[in-house]
Amino acid sequence: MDFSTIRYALGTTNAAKKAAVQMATLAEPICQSVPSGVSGQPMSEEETIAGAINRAKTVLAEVPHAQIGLGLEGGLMYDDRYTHQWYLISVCAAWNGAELHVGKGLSFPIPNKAAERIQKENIELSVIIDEWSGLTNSNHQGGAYALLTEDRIRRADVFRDAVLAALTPFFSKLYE
Ligand SMILES: O=P(O)(O)OP(=O)(O)OP(=O)(O)OC[C@H]1O[C@@H](n2cnc3c(O)ncnc32)[C@H](O)[C@@H]1O
Repeated sequence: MDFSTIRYALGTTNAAKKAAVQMATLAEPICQSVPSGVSGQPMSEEETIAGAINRAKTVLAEVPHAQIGLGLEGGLMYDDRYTHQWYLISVCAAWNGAELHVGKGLSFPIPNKAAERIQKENIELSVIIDEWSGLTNSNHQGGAYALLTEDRIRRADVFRDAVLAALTPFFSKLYE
């Protein structure tokens, strides 16, 4: 499979997300910021997926010379069944105007106190990760994943896997 032959439009200019698409496809995406249509801080898997899909569809409509629109969305979800724990999830939606696929990257537990502050203070995760790490714009860099794993996993790595998962059905004959 050669992912690099396609022109991609990516619905953000976020550096970590752009790097993820570059790593996954070996192509240079056309980056354009578009609204996610969901809250700035999605608090469920459903909302996170919806944001990714909205971005993918909007950016393909706005960049008509692209062939696939990519929407990358980060969000939080709570597992109220087994672990009573909040998780950070990273989702990619891919849309070619006819077919939609969604890939989900690593889901990673985040300290519940972060999610509690997000709700109580009405702030976004990046504010807390910036505060804890001493960085600015941590969400354009290694992100929460890098802080929590002491740089073993970075945000771009997680989105790279989500992008590969969303794109593979377009390229592999095994899905026909
Ligand atoms: O520029 P865009 O593409 O909007 O990217 P974003 O990082 O601001 O926005 P997302 O919609 O992907 O994520 C929702 C919120 O969660 C934050 N977030 C998600 N993953 C994060 C991470 O790994 N580290 C820090 N903040 C993160 C993010 O900064 C937002 O405030």
